Formats: sequence, C-alpha cells, structure tokens
Amino acid sequence: MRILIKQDENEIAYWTADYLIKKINDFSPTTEKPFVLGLPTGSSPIATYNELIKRYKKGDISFKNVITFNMDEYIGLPEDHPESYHFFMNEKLFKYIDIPAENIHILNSNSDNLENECIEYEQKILKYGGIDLLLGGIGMDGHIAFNEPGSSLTSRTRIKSLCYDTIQANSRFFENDASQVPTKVLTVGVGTIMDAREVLIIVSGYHKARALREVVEGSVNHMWPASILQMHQKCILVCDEPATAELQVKTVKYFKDIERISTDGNHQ
Ligand SMILES: N[C@@H]1[C@@H](O)[C@H](O)[C@@H](COP(=O)(O)O)O[C@@H]1O
Repeated sequence: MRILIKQDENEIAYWTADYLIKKINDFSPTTEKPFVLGLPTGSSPIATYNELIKRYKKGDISFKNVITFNMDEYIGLPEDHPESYHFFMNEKLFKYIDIPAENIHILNSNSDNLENECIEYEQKILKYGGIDLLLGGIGMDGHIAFNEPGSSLTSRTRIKSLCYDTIQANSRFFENDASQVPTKVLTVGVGTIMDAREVLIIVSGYHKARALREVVEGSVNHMWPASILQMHQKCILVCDEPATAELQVKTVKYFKDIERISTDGNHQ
C-alpha cells in the first residue's frame, strides 16, 4: 500500500487527475483495447473530476476509448433524481467530456430484476477484461462503495442495506432529512473492487481520520471493509493532512519519508 499525504483537497485532486491522465495516456487505449476505469460518487472525487474536466478542455486527455463502471447506486430513486448516482455522474463529469454514452456503466437500480442486474454487471466487467484502475473513496465507517461494515470481504455486486451511520452521513444530500435517504442500494462487492488491477482511494478531511487509521494501522477486518486494501497488490491511498490526524506520528513520517526519498515518484 502506498500512502501519499497531500496538503489539502486541491492538492489531492491535482495529483489524482494527473496520475489518471498519465495512466490512460500511457495505456494508449483503442476501441479494441479500451482502458477500463472504475469510478465513485460522493464528495471525495468532485475536485478530481473538476481537474479532469479542466485537463480534458486543455486537450491533455480523451475519454473516447475509456470504459467506465460506477461502483454503486441507490435503489428507489429515478435516474433523473438529483441525488441518484446516474445524475451525479452526468452533472459532475460525463457531460463535460468526450466519453461515448455506450461506454458508461452504472448499475440500474430500477431494473425489474435486481439480482440479474448485479450478475450482468459483473459479467460486463469481465467482458472488458476487468477494471484497469478503480478510483474510490471511503466512508467514515470504513465502507467502500456501499460495502458497509460486516460486508463479506469476498462479496460481489449485490443488493445491500445501508447502515444507520451511512444514512445519517448521506442525509446531508437529502435536505438533512435521514428519512429521505434510500435504505437499500446496489453496489459492487469488496471482491469486485479487489479484482481491479489497481486501486486508488481518496481520503480527505478530519472526519475520515478514524477510518484511515483503521484501514492503514488496524487489522484486516470486515467491520472496516476498506482495511482489505492492505491485501491488494497495487493500492494507493491519496490523503490530505486532516485525514491523517489519527495516524501515529511514526506512520505519517514513514510514508512521507518514502515519498521524499523516492524522487522519481514511481515506486510502489
Ligand atoms: N457510496 C458512497 C461511496 O462510494 C463513497 O466513497 C463514500 C464516501 O463519501 P464521501 O466522499 O462523500 O465522503 O460514501 C458514499 O456513501
């Protein structure tokens, strides 16, 4: 696990967008061999999406041969609801870039057969050869996508019930009214995330400090689902200073030293 500690959210966004652009450009995606990108919603990736849009407008990147798979979606919201993840992705990223509509994949939580939708989503990912890079965030309780505490660490795409903490946390998007937050979702599984060839997680803000501590210094445990990332062969956590507040001083120093010593910025 590589841990990068940036000053703030803006530095995270700049670094993350730059890293993604380099990855995609180095891959030289074509129609026959597209780059497969996993994408999150939530507040964590917004600044990065803004940076990606800026860089797209400068001509640094094209998304024509990028296939995207979003991680999750609420059940019970129409796609045009302002808090649906379909709506979010279009508003925050897709409508500003050159990605073809048919390259975008988001779980259809309005399907008549949700279980089948989940199975087909996994099959579609496989059809494209798996996810090359999955960008994500984590919840305050250590959830990843919508894999809440107690999720099987080998889970696949499925229907999931949200826990009280997540409903409370996400009520900020629903007029601070927890009763408006859907209680069920579709989400890729922890196993689906672990199958991505590379995982890049944004952790920003003091409110994520406890989760970051559990994920980095705690043991692998289903009550902190993102802790499984310790087992991933190529995972980067891009954090800001406030998010590191509960890490041990020696942990912060250890990871900062690695970044300082490795001047080519290309280590694992
Ligand atoms: N389902 C999403 C996750 O995909 C997201 O990573 C996480 C953190 O959200 P935020 O970035 O807003 O803190 O919780 C949400 O509920």
